[in-house]
Amino acid sequence: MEGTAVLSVIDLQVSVRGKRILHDVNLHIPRGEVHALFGPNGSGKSVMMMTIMGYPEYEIRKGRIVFDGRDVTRMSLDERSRLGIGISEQRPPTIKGVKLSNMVKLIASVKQLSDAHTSSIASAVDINRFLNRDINDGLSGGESKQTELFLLLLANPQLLILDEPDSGVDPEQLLKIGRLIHTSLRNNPPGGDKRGGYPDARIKAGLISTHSAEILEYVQTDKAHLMMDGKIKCSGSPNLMMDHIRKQGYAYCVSCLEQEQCRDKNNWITEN
Ligand SMILES: Nc1ncnc2c1ncn2[C@@H]1O[C@H](COP(=O)(O)OP(=O)(O)OP(=O)(O)O)[C@@H](O)[C@H]1O
Repeated sequence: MEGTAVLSVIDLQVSVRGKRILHDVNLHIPRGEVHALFGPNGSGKSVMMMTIMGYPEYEIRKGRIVFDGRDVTRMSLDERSRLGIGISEQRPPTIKGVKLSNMVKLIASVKQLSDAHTSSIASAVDINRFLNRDINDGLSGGESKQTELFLLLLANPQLLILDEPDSGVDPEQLLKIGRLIHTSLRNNPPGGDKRGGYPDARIKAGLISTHSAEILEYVQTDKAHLMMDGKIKCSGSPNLMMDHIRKQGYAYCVSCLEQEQCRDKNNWITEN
C-alpha cells in the first residue's frame, strides 16, 4: 500500500505536552483519492492532521510519515508545505499586523499566480471584503474558515488536509466552499502528472475531517476512517459508516467489524 500512496502514516505515536494522544495510527491515501475522517470529540483527528502538516508542538514518538515517496517525519512545516502538503485548520489563527491582501500577494508571487486567477478565487469564496483587514482579525468563525480555505486554494497543494471545513459555515457558503474544494481536488497542475506520463490522471489527494458529513455532499470521497481514542478503529464506505454513526453511534460502527456482513478482508466496513 505504501508504494502507491501519496500519503502514508505508519505506526504513528504522537504526544502533546507529554501526553500520548495518537497510538500506532496507520493510514494510506493513494494518489487521486480523498478520504474522510470521522470520530468523536477529542479522539485525535486534529492532532493527526496537524502532525501530518508538521506543527512542532506535536511530538512524534514513533512511526513515520511518508509523502509522495519522501520520508517527511523529521521535516519542518515549511519544508512539507513546499513539497505540497497544505492544511485548512479547524480554528484558523488570527495574524495581527498582516493584511490578507499582503498574504495573497506573497502566495501569488511564490506560486506565480495571475491577478485574474487570485481575483476569481477571492470572488468565488466571497472574500473581497476581508482583503484589507488583518488575517482573521475580528472575523466570525465561518468567515475565518472561508479565509483559511481561500489561502489554501491559492496555495493549491497536492495534498489538501481539511479539518472540519463544514463546521460553523452557513449552507450558502458551504455550497460555494464545497464546489471549490471539489474543483481544486480535481484540478491537476498545468501539465498534469508528468512523472506518471498521464496528463489527465488525478494526482491530488485529500483528507477531510467532519462531524456532520455535510461537506461530503459536495466532495466525492473514496473511503472513510473512524478514529477513537487516538487510533483508527475501522475504515470503509463513507456513506455506510456515517449512516451507522448517525443511527447507532461510534461504538456500534466499530462493533460492526464483528459482523461478517459488514467487513471485508481488510476489516473495512463495506456495503455487501
Ligand atoms: N495543544 C494541546 N495541548 C494539550 N492537549 C491537546 C492539545 N491539542 C490537543 N490536545 C488533546 O488531544 C486530544 C485530541 O484532540 P483533537 O483536537 O485531536 O481531537 P478531535 O478528534 O479533533 O476533536 P474535535 O472533533 O472535538 O475537534 C484531546 O484530548 C485534546 O484535549
